[in-house]
Amino acid sequence: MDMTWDAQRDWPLLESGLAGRLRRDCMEEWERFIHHPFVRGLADGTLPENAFRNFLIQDYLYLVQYTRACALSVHKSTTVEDMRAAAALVSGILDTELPLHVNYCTGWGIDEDMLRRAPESLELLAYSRFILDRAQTGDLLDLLVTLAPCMIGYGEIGARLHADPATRRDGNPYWSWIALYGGQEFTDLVEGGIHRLNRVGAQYGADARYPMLRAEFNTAVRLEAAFWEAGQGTGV
Ligand SMILES: Cc1ncc(C[n+]2csc(CCO)c2C)c(N)n1
Repeated sequence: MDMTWDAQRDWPLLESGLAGRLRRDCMEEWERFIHHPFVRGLADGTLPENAFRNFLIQDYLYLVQYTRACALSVHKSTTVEDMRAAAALVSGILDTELPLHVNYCTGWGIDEDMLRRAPESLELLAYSRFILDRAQTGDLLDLLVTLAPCMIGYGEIGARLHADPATRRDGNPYWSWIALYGGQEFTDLVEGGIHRLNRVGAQYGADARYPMLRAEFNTAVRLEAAFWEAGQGTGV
C-alpha cells in the first residue's frame, strides 16, 4: 500500500469548496510549487545549508509583508466576526510566529539585526507587492484567495514530508522545519484558513467571479514556486 500523503484521501477539506477548486484548477503550477527541488532538498537533507539560511532571511522579510497584507483584511472585513478572525491572525503572527521565526534563525546563526537589514530579493519584491496590491485594490475575498497558496501550500508540503517514509529524519538539519509545518498546530491553522476562505467565498459570490479569483490564485502559486529561490542571489 502506498503510505505517502495524498491530498484527496488525507485532506477531505480540499475536496469541495473554493479552496479545493482553486488548487485543482491550478494543478500544474501547484505541483511545481510543492514538489520544487528546494522542497526535495529539505526532505532528503541535501539542500545546501547556505541556500536555506538565505531562504530564512527572505522568509522573515516575507512574513513582515504578509502581516501588512493581513492587517488590511481587518479593514476589508464587513462583519465583526470576520474582523475578529482577521485581527487574531495578525496578532498571532506578530506575537508568536515572527518571534518563533527569529528564534529559529538564531539557531542557524542569523541574528535579528541581519534579518532586518537584509535587502529584499526580486522574488520577494514581486510576491509581496502582488499580495499588497490585491489587498489594497480588491475586497476581502480577493485578499484571502491571494494569501491562500501560502497557507495551503506550506500545510500540504509539511503534511506530505512529515508523513512520507522516504523523508530523512535522523541527521536531517531540516527535520525541525518539516515537523513545524507538518505538526498539528500548523495543520489546525491551515484548516481554519480553508474554512474561512470557503465561507467568505460563498458570502462574496465566488462562483460568479471565479475566473478572476483563479487568476489571482494562479499568480500567487507561481510566485510561491519562484520564492524557493529567493535567497539564491541572482537579483541585481
Ligand atoms: C514564502 C512563504 N510562503 C508561505 C509561508 C507560510 N506562511 C507564512 S505566513 C502563514 C500564515 C500565517 O501563519 C503561512 C502559512 C512562508 N513562511 N513563506
